[in-house]
Amino acid sequence: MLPQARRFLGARLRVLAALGGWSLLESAHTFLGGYSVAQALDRGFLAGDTRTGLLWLAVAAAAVVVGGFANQGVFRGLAGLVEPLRDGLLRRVVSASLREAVADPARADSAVVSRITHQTETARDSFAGLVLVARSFLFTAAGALLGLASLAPLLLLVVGPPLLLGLALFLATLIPMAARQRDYLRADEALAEEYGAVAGGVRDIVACGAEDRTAARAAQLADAELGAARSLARWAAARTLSLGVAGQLPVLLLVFATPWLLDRGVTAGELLGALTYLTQSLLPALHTLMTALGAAGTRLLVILDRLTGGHDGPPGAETPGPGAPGSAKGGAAVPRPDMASSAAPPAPDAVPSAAPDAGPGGGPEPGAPAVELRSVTFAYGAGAHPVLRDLDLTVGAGECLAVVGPSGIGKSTLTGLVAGLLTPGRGEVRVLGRPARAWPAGEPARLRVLIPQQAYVFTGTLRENLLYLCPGGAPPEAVSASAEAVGLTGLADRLGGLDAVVDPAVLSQGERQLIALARAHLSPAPVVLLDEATCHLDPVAEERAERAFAERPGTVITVAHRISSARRADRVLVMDGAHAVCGSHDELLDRSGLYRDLVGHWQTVRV
Ligand SMILES: Nc1ncnc2c1ncn2[C@@H]1O[C@H](COP(=O)(O)OP(=O)(O)OP(=O)(O)O)[C@@H](O)[C@H]1O
Repeated sequence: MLPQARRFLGARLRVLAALGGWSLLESAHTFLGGYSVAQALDRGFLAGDTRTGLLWLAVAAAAVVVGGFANQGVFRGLAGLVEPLRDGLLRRVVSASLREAVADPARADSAVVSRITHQTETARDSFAGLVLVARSFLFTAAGALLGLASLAPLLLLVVGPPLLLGLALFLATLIPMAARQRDYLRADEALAEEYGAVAGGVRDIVACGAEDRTAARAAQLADAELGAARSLARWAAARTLSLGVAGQLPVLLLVFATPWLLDRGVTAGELLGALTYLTQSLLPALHTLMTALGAAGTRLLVILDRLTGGHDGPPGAETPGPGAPGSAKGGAAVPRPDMASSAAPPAPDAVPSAAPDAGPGGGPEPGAPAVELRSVTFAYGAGAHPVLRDLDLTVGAGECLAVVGPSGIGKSTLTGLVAGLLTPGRGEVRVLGRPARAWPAGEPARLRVLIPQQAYVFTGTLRENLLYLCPGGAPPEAVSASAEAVGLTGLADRLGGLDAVVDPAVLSQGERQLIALARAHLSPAPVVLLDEATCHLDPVAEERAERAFAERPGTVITVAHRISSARRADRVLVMDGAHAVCGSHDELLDRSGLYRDLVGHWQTVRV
């Protein structure tokens, strides 16, 4: 870090020289401030010469104007120092992040956002503040001490020791404060990275029932950041003590020592001049120095250390997040493996079957229907018209139910309720004998799979996509069998096999649906909900996929897109808003006018 700082400053000697020149002027302003007040009193007002007193006060006033002028110059010089620092840091961080991203595209480092925005800006501001106050303190202290010495050297004996003691105390707090600052930044980055992961993976989190776990993890990181901030604040309080010793104690000592100083020939004007130096120049300069060095200084050290890669690895190496989510083309987010393993379903052998209970308080109820709705009423808002009203439905284990009805009647809402994504306003939805929303976090994912119309495919190999709902893995034969069953093999061959990387952006909607269907087929969930999940497949491909699910052990509820789907199902649920009718295809042709209309429409358009 030091050689880099030397190089940086060495390349800007002219800027430094200009800053030094303006600062000398500031020093003269400090010197004149106390000195002219002392002269105004001793030679002017106390000696009965008001004109001289006023003249010296005019000198003090002129010194203030000179000080303001000098300040202006300092700010101009400062920009020439801090802007190149920020630009250099930004270049460095962006280059390093791009290099990492090109080398390992899967490892998206979302903490880089914090570095590019928050941290480089903080570094620039901290550096500017630091240069400003460190320089100001040095030149102000030089001017004030020179002034005290020229007024009466005895004054230095009273003011010097507490000043030095306070400065020493302050220096002792710098290292612990830097450590606390580092802790704080780490906590901040970890939190930023977690929020990035959560934002990119909201759909996965909800689909896997991992909301509680995700919220708990985010809360834990937020607490860690809070703890780090508190610890930093405690050290800031310790620093205030050193400010008291260095800044306030000299004033008190000066007041106490006044009789002693007067006995030794120090005049009233010199005492007032000394007080002016202390209260008008040294104390404010000390205060800003300590605030800046203690906060901005330590912050700058830590940030520079991190931005320039001087910490335990290159930027980003500390929080590698092997699966940090990256937004895949096509809008799908890649889930973090740790998130997936916690939230997605466990290994197939851990999947509850309909028979034995999985344990106290969890698992399906033996012999219970796969899905049961009891007088379910649901509306999308307190005053909204209910989409479902007093709906009763029982779907047995292993049954295949097709759901049909006009557009907007509530078919997707029904699948959302069964999946536990929606809560009924009245009534109850039970899956495998237990309330759909009452399963412990993570459980729903291993009980049911919901495939919506917009199939979800992420950048990764085809195999990773298929295994997404089997975090415990599945034998290669099972993966191939599911791919074959739903008719994915042709696409897999075209893509280069199951281990070929899939780019969702170049797949057709039907191809994406085939991948999602194979994933659901492979999943261990005993209840599968297909919400128009085959709508982009041609009729032959759709029939093949639906037959694959009919042969798969478990229950299937399909929101049907074509008459053929309804014909193949064991039963059909016709939704018409006021009441729903359930029965076989032939029964419904007799009993339901709406069903007859729908069948007639489907046959007319020949979809
Ligand atoms: N998130 C929501 N907020 C408010 N209203 C909603 C929401 N989702 C759906 N709806 C409304 O609820 C009703 C049922 O919608 P739903 O998507 O369940 O119907 P659908 O039968 O699946 O329709 P389609 O066949 O067109 O997909 C519609 O009137 C719809 O506008």
